[in-house]
Amino acid sequence: MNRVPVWMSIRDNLLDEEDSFLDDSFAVKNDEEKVETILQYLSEYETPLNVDGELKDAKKVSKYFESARMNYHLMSWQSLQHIYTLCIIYAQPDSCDLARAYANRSMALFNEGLYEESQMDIERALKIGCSKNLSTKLCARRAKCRLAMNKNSSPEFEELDTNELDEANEENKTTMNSSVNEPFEKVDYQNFMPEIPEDNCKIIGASAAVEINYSKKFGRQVMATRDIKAGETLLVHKSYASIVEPHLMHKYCWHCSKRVWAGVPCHQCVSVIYCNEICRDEAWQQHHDIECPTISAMLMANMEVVEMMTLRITIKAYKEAGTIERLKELLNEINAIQDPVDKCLSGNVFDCTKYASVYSLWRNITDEITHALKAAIILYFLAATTTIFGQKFNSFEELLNNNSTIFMGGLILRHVEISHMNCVTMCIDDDYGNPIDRSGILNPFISLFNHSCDPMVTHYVNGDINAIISLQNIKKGEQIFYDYGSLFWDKSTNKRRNKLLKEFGFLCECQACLNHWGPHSRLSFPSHAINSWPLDIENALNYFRAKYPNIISMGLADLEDKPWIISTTFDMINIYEQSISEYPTREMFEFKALLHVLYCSVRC
Ligand SMILES: C[S@@+](CC[C@H](N)C(=O)[O-])C[C@H]1O[C@@H](n2cnc3c(N)ncnc32)[C@H](O)[C@@H]1O
Repeated sequence: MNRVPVWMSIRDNLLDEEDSFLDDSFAVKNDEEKVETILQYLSEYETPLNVDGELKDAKKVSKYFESARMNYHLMSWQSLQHIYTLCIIYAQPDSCDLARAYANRSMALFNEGLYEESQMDIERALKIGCSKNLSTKLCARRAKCRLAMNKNSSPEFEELDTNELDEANEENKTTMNSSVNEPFEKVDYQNFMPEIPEDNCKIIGASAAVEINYSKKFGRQVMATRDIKAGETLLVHKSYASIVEPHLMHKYCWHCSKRVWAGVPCHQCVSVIYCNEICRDEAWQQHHDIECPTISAMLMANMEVVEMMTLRITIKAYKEAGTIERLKELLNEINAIQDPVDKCLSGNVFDCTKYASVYSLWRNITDEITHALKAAIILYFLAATTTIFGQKFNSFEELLNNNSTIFMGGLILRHVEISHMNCVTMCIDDDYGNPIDRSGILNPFISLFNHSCDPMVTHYVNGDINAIISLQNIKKGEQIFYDYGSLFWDKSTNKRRNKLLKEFGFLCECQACLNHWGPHSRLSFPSHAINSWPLDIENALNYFRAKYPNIISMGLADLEDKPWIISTTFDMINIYEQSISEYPTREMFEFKALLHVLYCSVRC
């Protein structure tokens, strides 16, 4: 299948175009003018884009049921679960097909040991309504799920709901006591999510140990208001937006980005899936009511995570304001604020869920033409599939003759550039244990940290919740640096600086770059090994050394060991740092590299 995003082929034509739409004046145009210029090109040279996304489709449902039936004995339970999920996604709401698909998926989930999820699907099928025969089977399966889940605490078959047993037929009753699989152990990544830190009355979700201020050299920056110890939690907060990669949209929740086993579909589109009805309703209320047809069209055009993030920011901004006129007023209010820190506050507080925290984020201006083209295309998809401009638009030309669309086009361009600068990619492991992109997330507070190739904090994400944790002791009044994916122990200074310049458009002035730290220099760092550790640390170290012979294998440590390794490493850093007078040292670099590997290998 051709996966080239639509903007890419249009850009090639645009750059080949001899009538120069892109003369020297392009760079000095404002956002609205840039998008207008691109729209002019599109209206002259390109045909309107297809906006018909995929719809619910009973024929597809039949096809998937048939394929499951034909290959039933050849397919794993997981593959069957996936194929019934497709039936669920394409079935009409409340239809017999939907009830049947939930019922069938409950069987696959049951056999995978996912009893809670199996029960959820059984309830959904029963609520829609099934034949007497199927209901009977489902009630029996539900009783078995309960038995499997309560096996340890109440193994007695008699303790099950007698009504359910009555409903089950004789055959089912006899199989009720037969052995069931052990429940499938889902990894609880919540174990790695630290406690919410003490309240910071200016920054929601942050520890009072941090504040935002401004310097000429770095712009806004995050500072320590007191001494911070290694391992302290500086932030636990939701993302403003979290966007699942297109190829995982049927496996990860479109609202909270968590792995989904018994997902529920959108009532309208076939693009996304949710953990449950709560996530679906919240998403609908917060953004999906508008974005639903636009996302479907964008997927057909192979648009990617940054572009969908752009759409999400635009829709959330619009919904927060209520109307386009009110959104203009809101932006005028923000633009009138001179102080760069006050600019991002809402009612005197930094609140990552509010648009004010996003609007003035740093923009990536490394490729203005592509960004303006993306903005024009996203504007087109939005205007052609929704009525937020009062009507649906069918051509690029119509967009040019409307003040509201041009205003939104300019704002969308800002959001494209904000997304390119601030959207952080989260990974998961594929079936072979290799990291693949799962989603892009935007957390405006995290975006205020400046970069260092020797970062002082690490970022852990579970679903759409972010935690920022200090990797070292930080002194009161010091600036706290995060990493934008460029670490001194991985690459030479030149390579790091070039990467950051190319991706984000700035020349890195972090301590590691200014002092030319790189893999070649790390061995020359002084060493101050501590000869004896407190007994509990010594014991933990002996256990780790025996079980995991090197740093890489510790990164891949068993999940139950990881929290322990992490907390022991933080304890060691805190003891170690009291005994050294210079920075960096070889041990400090090794501690940080280990923590980095450990947190990066907790995939969620
Ligand atoms: C995501 S923003 C960080 C917050 C920003 N300082 C602000 O005022 O919103 C990234 C921008 O901060 C500046 N910056 C971040 N880290 C830097 C570094 N190590 N060296 C120089 N500039 C840096 C660059 O201008 C970069 O484009």
